[in-house]
Amino acid sequence: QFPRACASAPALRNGECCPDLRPAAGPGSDRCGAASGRGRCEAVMADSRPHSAGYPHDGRDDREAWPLRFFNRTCRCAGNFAGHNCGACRPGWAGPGCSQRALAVRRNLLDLSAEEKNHFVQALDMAKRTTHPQFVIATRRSKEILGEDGNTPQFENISIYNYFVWTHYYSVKKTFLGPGQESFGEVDFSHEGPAFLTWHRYHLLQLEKDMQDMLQEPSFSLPYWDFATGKNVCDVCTDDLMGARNSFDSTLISPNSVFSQWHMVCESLEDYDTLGTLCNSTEGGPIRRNPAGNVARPMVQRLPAPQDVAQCLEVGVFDTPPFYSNSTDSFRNTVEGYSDPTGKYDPAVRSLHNLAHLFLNGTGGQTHLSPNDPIFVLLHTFTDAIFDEWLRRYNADISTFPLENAPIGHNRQFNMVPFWPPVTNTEMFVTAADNLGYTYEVQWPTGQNFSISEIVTIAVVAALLLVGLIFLGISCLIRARSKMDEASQPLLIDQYQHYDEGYEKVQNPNQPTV
Ligand SMILES: O=C1C=c2cc(C(=O)O)[nH]c2=CC1=O
Repeated sequence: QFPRACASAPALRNGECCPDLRPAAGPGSDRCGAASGRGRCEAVMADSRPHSAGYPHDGRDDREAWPLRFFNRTCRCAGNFAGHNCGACRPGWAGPGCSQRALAVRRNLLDLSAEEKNHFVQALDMAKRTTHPQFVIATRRSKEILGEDGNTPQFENISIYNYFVWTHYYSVKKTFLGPGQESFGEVDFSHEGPAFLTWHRYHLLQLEKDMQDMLQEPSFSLPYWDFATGKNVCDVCTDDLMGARNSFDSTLISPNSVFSQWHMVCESLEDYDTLGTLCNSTEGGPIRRNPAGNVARPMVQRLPAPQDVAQCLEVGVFDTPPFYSNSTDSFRNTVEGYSDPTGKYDPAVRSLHNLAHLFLNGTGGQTHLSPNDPIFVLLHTFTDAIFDEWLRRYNADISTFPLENAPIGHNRQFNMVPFWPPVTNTEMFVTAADNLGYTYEVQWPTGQNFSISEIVTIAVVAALLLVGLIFLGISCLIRARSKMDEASQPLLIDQYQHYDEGYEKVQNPNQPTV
């Protein structure tokens, strides 16, 4: 959430997070890379438009008007420069002057070569074990951020992958209302509202950039899991990919996968919510996953089908009032999975993204914990690919992304919590290839897409029809032929008779016939 350089008592007291690009030049002499014209330290712009009435606790949560509870000045970078000290490039740009175009191609994980698959798995594992080079996480709310003595900032180092988990947790956590009071849970800065797609898009972009830097491989890209094949099996749950099922405990990952060794962060929700603390970097239990194993809820024992994706892409309006999980005819609520795939809201339905989460039936199905399972990355790249296709088809029509009165965190110009430097929903509402430096290699299903069983049925019916037509043709021919025969038989006799008669007549026309 915050750069390590800003997790200090003076920076927090001044409310200023404008780190030097070249600290060696002397403290404060190259803030935001100003010496090389890369950026300047400026006032933070934070959305102050009203949110919906669903959040009645204004003033009680650090995430309101993000990030003003912590900092009101930050780096504003010029041109294609970006990052907490303007030392990086905007997505889609590379090179020392950030003047070269860059494009990463996100591909289907199953289409990668064995070597590429292994590289991805190893890269995730490295991210799980590598301390984040720039960011640290707060372990206390802003009121207590300087510790009991008022001079000890309450931040911790965290690994690159666990940072990805923590940011998701922080966006969905409850609002602490005070000791002994129940925390308020009807709040979510990244789900059940218009920001769902933009928030998760930035979340992935951050991880991809962190992994590119970690690997020193600017073209590294996150693959996706096409969870809508209609096959109803986790086809990426194999030991060379996300890990097969453990044969001794069906809710665990096989010991042949590195992910069986992964331990979760942010497990102790009840403690954080009663004590008013935050998740820290301490790891706990293993990832749990039991795909299609929720016998109590048969509806979530299946995965979406290709037609579901085709149908949701027909919903042309981005979002609809009340801009929540009960919106109907909303593309966002449909792909998020609270509506049926045609866009009709139905409280009993779980589709697309939500259905894929719930199908995993374990860590990946619990919002506060789900990114601990690395399938989360793949599930969300596919969801983002659907969003990108929608942006392409409908010319990124943002007119129905509300400027105000959306659930808190979901107004169009709100800075997405808890990303740093501040980034609005609008900035992620753009086609990825032209604006964000990545693209997807996907063959989108059309409305006419059929499953294998449907293709077999259609082929059998077509074959029967053809055989029927051939029989009909043959019987018509036979009947026509026999009619011709019937008609020609008496004619011939007649003809002979007449011929004979005629012959006689011709021979002696005046002679009476005998
Ligand atoms: O991690 C998540 C888990 C989810 C469960 C549902 C649901 O519909 O019940 N939705 C989820 C979203 C997540 O992001």
